This record gives sequence, structure tokens and C-alpha cells, in this order.
Amino acid sequence: MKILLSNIRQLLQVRDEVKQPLRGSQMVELPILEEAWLLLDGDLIADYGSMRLNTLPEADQIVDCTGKFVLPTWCDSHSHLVYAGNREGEFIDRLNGLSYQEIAAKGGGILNSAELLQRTSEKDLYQQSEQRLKEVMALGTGAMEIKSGYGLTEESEMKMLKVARQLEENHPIDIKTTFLGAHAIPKEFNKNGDAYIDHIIKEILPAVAKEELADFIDIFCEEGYFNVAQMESIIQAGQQFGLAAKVHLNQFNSIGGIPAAVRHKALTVDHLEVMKEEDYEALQSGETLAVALPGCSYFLGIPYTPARELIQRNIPLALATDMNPGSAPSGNMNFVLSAACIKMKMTPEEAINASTINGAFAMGLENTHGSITRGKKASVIITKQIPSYGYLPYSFGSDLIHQVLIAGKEIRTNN
Ligand SMILES: N=CN[C@@H](CCC(=O)O)C(=O)O
Ligand SMILES: [Zn+2]
Repeated sequence: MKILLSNIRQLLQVRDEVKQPLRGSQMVELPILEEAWLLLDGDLIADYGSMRLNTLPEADQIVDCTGKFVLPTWCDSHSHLVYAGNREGEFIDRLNGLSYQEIAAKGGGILNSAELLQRTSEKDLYQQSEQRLKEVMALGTGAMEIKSGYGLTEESEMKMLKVARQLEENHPIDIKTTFLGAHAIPKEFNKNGDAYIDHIIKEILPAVAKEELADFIDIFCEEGYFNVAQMESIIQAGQQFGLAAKVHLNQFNSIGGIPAAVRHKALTVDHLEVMKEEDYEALQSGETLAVALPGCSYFLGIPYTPARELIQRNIPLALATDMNPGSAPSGNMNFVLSAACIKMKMTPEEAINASTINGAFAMGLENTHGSITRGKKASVIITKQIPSYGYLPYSFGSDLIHQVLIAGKEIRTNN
């Protein structure tokens, strides 16, 4: 079925081919086609052109986009969307003065979510997660990464990854999965991180790889969780199974993880709220992408990732939600866009690039997602009638989406 979007006020992020993630001054360039049409054929983008120059192509359905902006759907490259229950109780504890780390030290935090997830059936976990997935698709996310990490046993880590794979099978959104067994040390390991890392590498990872449940590998490298040597072991073990690394780093402390991750050719390093000179220099010397998670900074009240410094130093930067029950219980990329502009001083162009094409690179989906390109997935956001695309981050909290199409399928339409 061919769908023609006509009379588009501005078609955003129109690119022929993007070979590398955008960096530095490239991030401020957002290619635009004024007064445009866009033809979707089945699940792919077939063609686009100017309303002024071309005769319109034939289509089965025509959607009039007068006064509206069309852009590729968001690419959310860092999420923990599959989880059980919530941690609203810890949220109240934090409002009453406890810190995220203090709650974790008392046995709450990730271990709290793991305890509940282990008791939750696969079916129930699927249903809870599917509800969140439907919500984020309606908010314009067309590709996303989902991590395990609330299982912390072979059985429960596999349960999480199976649920993520089933979500992809049953919905048009593209989902990449990441094995995050090394998210916290389970209670049974009595704070012995080395023993748990050994167990992951010898037992859990081979089982995950055998069933092809993961595309990437991750670890929470942070004081009180896992150290740099343990991160290096996990990255190398993942590489044995062809899993590139996407690593949680520098959320609260800079402990030397970024230089090591870049040395080991990690695809992305994520969080980066706390940065030292050596961290910037390592990123400048390699190909690893930085991923910022402003929803986490907002929710926990911790520093925002220094986007201006990263961009000024030519380091490619993506934006993602970090959707999870403890530090960012929102999968709304529209909010992420606003927070990146308001709190991290990114321009709307930089924030849109970081949330689309660079997000696609951060998941290895750059050939199919992240831009309006012939042959890429027919996944687009049609805005309501708004004055400019800068209005998207400006009008924070407003729902400015008229329609979302993912792989050619209508996800929602507002009037
Ligand atoms: N920091 C590590 N992992 C998640 C939070 C996990 C949790 O608190 O449940 C994050 O990216 O923020
Ligand atoms: Zn995370």
C-alpha cells in the first residue's frame, strides 16, 4: 500500500546517505525540504520531492499535511523498558531526603527491581512491558534498544530478553536487545563482584548467546557496582560472541572507564554526567559515541551531561531516554528533546540530530532508521500545525504529534 504525505510544510532530516555519526558543526545542520511530499510504499520510504516542482506520484491513500512538519521517528538507543512493577516508594524516599546511592546501599534500587522481576511470570512481564511500548510508540519512537539487567540470574535475564524479542515480533517498531547481566551484584554473591562476573562470563552469557537473545553487551561501571577491570572482562567476553559493547559509565563518578571502553572499541558510552579531561581526550581519540540521558538527570537531580563540551570537542552525541523504574521512569523522547535544549543548551537542530540519526548509529540501525532516506523504514512523525520545528523542544510537555507511522503502519492519529 502506498501512502502519500502531501503539502508538508517542512520535511526534516532529509539525507541521501550518512556514513558516520554526526559530530561538531555537522550536528547543527538539519537538512530540510520546504513544501514537500513524501511517498511511503509498504514499510519503506519510496520517494520524496517538492510540491512546487514535481507532479505528485500515485498513491492508495493521501494524507494532507498542510501546516505540519514531518520527521523520522525517534531512535531511543538506551532503555530498560522491560521491567516489573515500579519503584514509586523509593521515589518518595528520595523526596524525603535519601539519595539514589543511599537507597541502593540499603538493598533497594536495582536489587529491588530484580527481586520483583524474578517473581514475575514471563507472560505478566510481557503485558506490563507491552503497555509501555505502546505508549512510547504513540509518542513517536520508531526504533529502540532494550536492556536486560533486572534478572541477575540466568533464568530471569533470559526471561527479560525473550520478552524484548517477543515485543519486536509483535509490533512494527525495531528493537535491539542488550545483555546487562552485570547491572548489580546479586545478594547471593555477598558483594563478590569478581565471582559474579565470572558466573556471567562462564554461564549466563553463553546461554544468552546460544539462543541469540542479545545484540549488544553492557555493564554498570561505577563505584559500588563494577570496576574498570570487570568492565574490560565483560566487553572482551561479549566480543567473543560478536556482541559490541554499550556501557553505563560516569553516572556518579569518573573512574577510568571511558578510556578503557574506547580502547576496547565500545560502540557507545552512556550517561557521562561526570566527566574528567582524560574522558574527553579518550572520546576524541576513538570512534565511540557518547549517549546522554537527560531524563535521568532530571529525575535524580544529578548533573546533565555536558553536551556543549562534547560537541565542541567533535565527539558524536546521541540522546536517549534511559527509561527504567529507578532513575528515569519515562520513555518520552519529546521530553528528552526539550530537556536537552533547555538544560544542556543544545540547539533544536542538534537535539533532533542526536535523537534521530545519531541514535540510529548508537544501535547499529543507521542503514534503516534515523533519516528521511529512500529505502529506509517508513517510520515518521507528523506534527500538529505548529509555528516551527523549534516549537517541539520549546513547548515542553505539550503533545504536538498529530500522527505516528512506524514501518508504514498507523500507530495513532490525533485530531
Ligand atoms: N545506572 C544504572 N542503570 C539504570 C538505572 C537502574 C535502576 O535504578 O533501576 C540507569 O541507567 O540509570
Ligand atoms: Zn541505563
